[in-house]
Amino acid sequence: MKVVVLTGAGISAESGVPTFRDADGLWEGHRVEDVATPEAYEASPAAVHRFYDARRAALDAVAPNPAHTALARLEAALGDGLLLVTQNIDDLHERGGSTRVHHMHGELRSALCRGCGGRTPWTGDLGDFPPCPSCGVTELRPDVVWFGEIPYGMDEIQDALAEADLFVSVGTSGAVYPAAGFVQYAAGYGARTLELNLVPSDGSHLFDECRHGRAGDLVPAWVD
Ligand SMILES: CC(C)NC(=O)[C@H](Cc1c[nH]c2ccccc12)NC(=O)[C@H](CCCC/N=C(/NCCC(=O)O)S[C@H]1O[C@H](COP(=O)(O)OP(=O)(O)OC[C@H]2O[C@@H](n3cnc4c(N)ncnc43)[C@H](O)[C@@H]2O)[C@@H](O)[C@H]1O)NC(=O)OCc1ccccc1
Repeated sequence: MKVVVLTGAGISAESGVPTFRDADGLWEGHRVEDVATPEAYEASPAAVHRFYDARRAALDAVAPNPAHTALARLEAALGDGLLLVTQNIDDLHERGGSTRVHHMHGELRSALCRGCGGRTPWTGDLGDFPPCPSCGVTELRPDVVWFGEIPYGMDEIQDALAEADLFVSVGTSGAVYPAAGFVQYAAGYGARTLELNLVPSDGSHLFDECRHGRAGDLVPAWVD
């Protein structure tokens, strides 16, 4: 059985990580263009670092929830038969026990050097422009994929979608591409498709089956 699971901000909502589009979502405070684009970084690296440094620091105060731990059990059961792809840049899947998590939009706890291209695990701030541990240049940026940038590992994802028997989407509004196009891609290769989300998403009509409710209830019920 080959399964691809895609997760979004909704799977971390019950852990206390704000989602993007919900009323008190992150974007409310900041216009997307102002914080999550290469142009914004060029214009004001300090402002962008403030945004990501705050989100990185907030990770210390949250913990995985039953949806994360259920997907770790699914990984144990399916082994290589599961590809877990997340749009989230938090580390709650790993802290929930998943060992193979494909962060297509990057990770908060990683820094990317614009000088040498090296990646470094990072837990503190980047706003004080620390030197890159490998090349010493003070050009470390958040290792996240901004709007207009190409997501990480699209080839591996597309290969897995093409071979999938089942595609499951958890806690995502289906508003951001290319992730929002995965359901059609997988269905095009014959996969069954299932949406687990609090409310109908922008792409609900594209799924064979939709179950609406909290991920903390729906995912364990589906996995176990
Ligand atoms: C706004 C949108 C229209 N714009 C885009 O999609 C753009 C442009 C674009 C490209 N193709 C298009 C086609 C059409 C239109 C536009 C485009 N896309 C890009 O720029 C992408 C790059 C996009 C990545 C940007 N970076 C992020 N994040 C990292 C940074 C950061 O985090 O700061 S995106 C970011 O926003 C998205 C937020 O969506 P969700 O995670 O779904 O969160 P949201 O709040 O919206 O929804 C939460 C859902 O959960 C539900 N929920 C809430 N609580 C619970 C609960 N308790 N249980 C269950 N569900 C729950 C809610 O009801 C809700 O439905 C995530 O992807 C997240 O990672 N790059 C690219 O296309 O490059 C070229 C390319 C592509 C392919 C191949 C080659 C080249």
